[in-house]
Amino acid sequence: MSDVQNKQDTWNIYGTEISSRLLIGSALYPSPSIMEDSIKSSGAEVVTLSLRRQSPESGGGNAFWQHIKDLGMKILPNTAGCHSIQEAVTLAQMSREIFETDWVKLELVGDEYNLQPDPIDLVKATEILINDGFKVLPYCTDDLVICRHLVELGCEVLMPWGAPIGTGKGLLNPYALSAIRHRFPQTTLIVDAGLGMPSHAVQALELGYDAVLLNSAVAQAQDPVLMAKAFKAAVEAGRYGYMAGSMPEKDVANPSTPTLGMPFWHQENS
Ligand SMILES: CC(=O)[C@@H](O)[C@H](O)COP(=O)(O)O
Repeated sequence: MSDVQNKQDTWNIYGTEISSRLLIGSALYPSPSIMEDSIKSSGAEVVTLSLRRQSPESGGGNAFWQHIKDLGMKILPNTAGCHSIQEAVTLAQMSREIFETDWVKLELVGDEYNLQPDPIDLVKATEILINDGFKVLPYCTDDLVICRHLVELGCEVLMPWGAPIGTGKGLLNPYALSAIRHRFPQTTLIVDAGLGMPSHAVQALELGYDAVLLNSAVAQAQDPVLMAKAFKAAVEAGRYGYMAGSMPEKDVANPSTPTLGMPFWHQENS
């Protein structure tokens, strides 16, 4: 029996072993209790949150942060909403103090239209944070060369986008995501953002990605708790599919039922 069936099929974030291949966000839920139930249903072990977005003025602050800590999950602070290197670095440092973790999902908005990460400042901020002792998980575009720069700086995890945040469009460029997977076989790869339906998560895992991170697809579903369950099943299905290995694709139809042994009357009449 393969590891995946034995449930020993883990992956890691900078050496920390993780089983669930779904990472989940903590924003935009209709209520705190739906958030909690959804996160639990998702089976995720890692939850991400932003100090900036979840400030006291927007319903966040100490009580919210404590609520997240009480879930007993691994916390991945993110720098969502930061537009400059200095802003992102300062927020990462504050998050390290508050959540007692050196992990940071580095988000640096480069353009308001599609919230695309600024590839140049992302690389610069990553370097500063790594030199400051952080374990950086950069949210980046699916650009192979930017990914190479990030890996060369020492990133052991990359989080290329599936589609712009909150769009639910799924994997817009499977070719680019697949090229990153092939180019960096040793790097932990997580498709982050833009997923809308469980089939998108299946596709990411089938490409060999280690995990997916999402927020809107669950938080903004008609039934967030049920959608969380659906994504839990989807990452498992995608991973099984990847591990099983696909059949060779063919251009010409190939009958799956052999004609030999057809009933006598059919052979007579054909
Ligand atoms: C929560 C978070 O970190 C988002 O910035 C993330 O990128 C998820 O994006 P979606 O909301 O599109 O899933």
